[in-house]
Amino acid sequence: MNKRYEVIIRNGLLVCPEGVIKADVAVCDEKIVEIAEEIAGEARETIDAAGQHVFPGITDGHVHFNDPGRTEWETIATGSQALAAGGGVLYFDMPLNCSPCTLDAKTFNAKLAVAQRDSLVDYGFWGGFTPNNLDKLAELAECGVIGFKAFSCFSGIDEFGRADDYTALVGMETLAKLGLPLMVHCENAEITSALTAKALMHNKTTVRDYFAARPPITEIENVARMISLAEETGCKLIIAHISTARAVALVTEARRRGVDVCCETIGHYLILTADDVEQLGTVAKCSPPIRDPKNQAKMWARLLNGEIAFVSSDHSPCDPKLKDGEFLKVWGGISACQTTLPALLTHAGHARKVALEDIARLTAQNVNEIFNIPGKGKIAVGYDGDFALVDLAKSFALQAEDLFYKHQVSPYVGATFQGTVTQTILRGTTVFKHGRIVSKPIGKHVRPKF
Ligand SMILES: NC(=O)N[C@H]1NC(=O)NC1=O
Ligand SMILES: [Zn+2]
Ligand SMILES: [Zn+2]
Repeated sequence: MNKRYEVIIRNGLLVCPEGVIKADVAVCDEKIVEIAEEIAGEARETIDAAGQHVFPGITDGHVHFNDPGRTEWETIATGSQALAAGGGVLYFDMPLNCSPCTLDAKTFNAKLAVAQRDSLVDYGFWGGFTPNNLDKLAELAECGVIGFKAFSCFSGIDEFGRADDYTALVGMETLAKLGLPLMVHCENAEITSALTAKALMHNKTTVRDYFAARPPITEIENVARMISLAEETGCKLIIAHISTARAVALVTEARRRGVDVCCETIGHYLILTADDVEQLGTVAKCSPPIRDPKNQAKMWARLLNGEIAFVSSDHSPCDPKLKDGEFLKVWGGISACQTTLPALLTHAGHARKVALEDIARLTAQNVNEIFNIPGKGKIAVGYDGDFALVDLAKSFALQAEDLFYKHQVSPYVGATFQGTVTQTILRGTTVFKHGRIVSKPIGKHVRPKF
């Protein structure tokens, strides 16, 4: 008798860790149960993926969905839909810019309740790491946070205090014992705040003035400092949204001598340049700022050399009114969680001939391995039935109305991408298909395995 499955995806090109294979894949009870050239048997739902690539659904390690409390900027409902439209099945939400910030069990549970109600796709949470909540790190670990997030410089949110060196040192000692990683936004606070104050005093508020107020050395210096503290304490360290090739080099050197450190970068540091930001305006303002093309070429070289562990979106939207004004003064943050996979398919796969399995590693597999998330991030038997179906032959020019964000703004509006996500499948259920959200929220909380 023929076997019966819940879902079979037939005839697709599966992007597996070992390479791309033409095969069928079957899902039962939310998990991949079989991968074979031709799966005999029937399914409740058969998906014909002929001509399409089947990627593992992507995991975005770094988003700010701002829910609860700043839902006029973004929400878990809209953010998770946008992620799904870009092939995403899982995200790790930052402990700011929601309000209250995620700084203890109570604020964690408030966010969890929203996600349980509204999240289309799966989710994990970052805990906050500030001078005021060092006594809550263990309680957040109990809640199941995937790691902790700290800022070396002003975070943009008054309630989320920056981690001074003392806080970083003693907090890292605690995290080393808890066995959870610390991600740090690395920009030297003293230099960025002094240069910013000086620029403001002289009314220098253009895009170039903003770049000058946050030069590469602020990142490089702070990455070196955080590596020293991690080396001393044994805390696992992840550098957030690394933007300079010199800082990546520091991470690589430290890892080679045995420090438990790695780095994340963001699509926009690989795709946009300082000149683009000048053209685009405040929609492309972020911190650290987007750098020059020479640095970007070196970033690509290091990415392709395996020195950057994963690529996230740092989706950090705001009310568009907050982008209206002088460059130096407006909100820093870019909306991007819907475009990470198409952007990498275009700029890595298409333009630089990066292997598709390497793109899958950078967007799905590595981040789940780093955070010890079981059963997520690759197409393999026993893993969740999470897929992004992609038509690599189909290009599209991003229109504002394609965006599922709360506010339909992005620096990529008008940009052309090579590779269209046609369908996103979360644990066997199609959540996005041909431009539409086709499921109610079914996201589940994921937590690291110890
Ligand atoms: N608070 C916040 O989201 N900040 C983010 N925005 C940005 O551009 N960089 C960040 O760290
Ligand atoms: Zn940051
Ligand atoms: Zn961020």
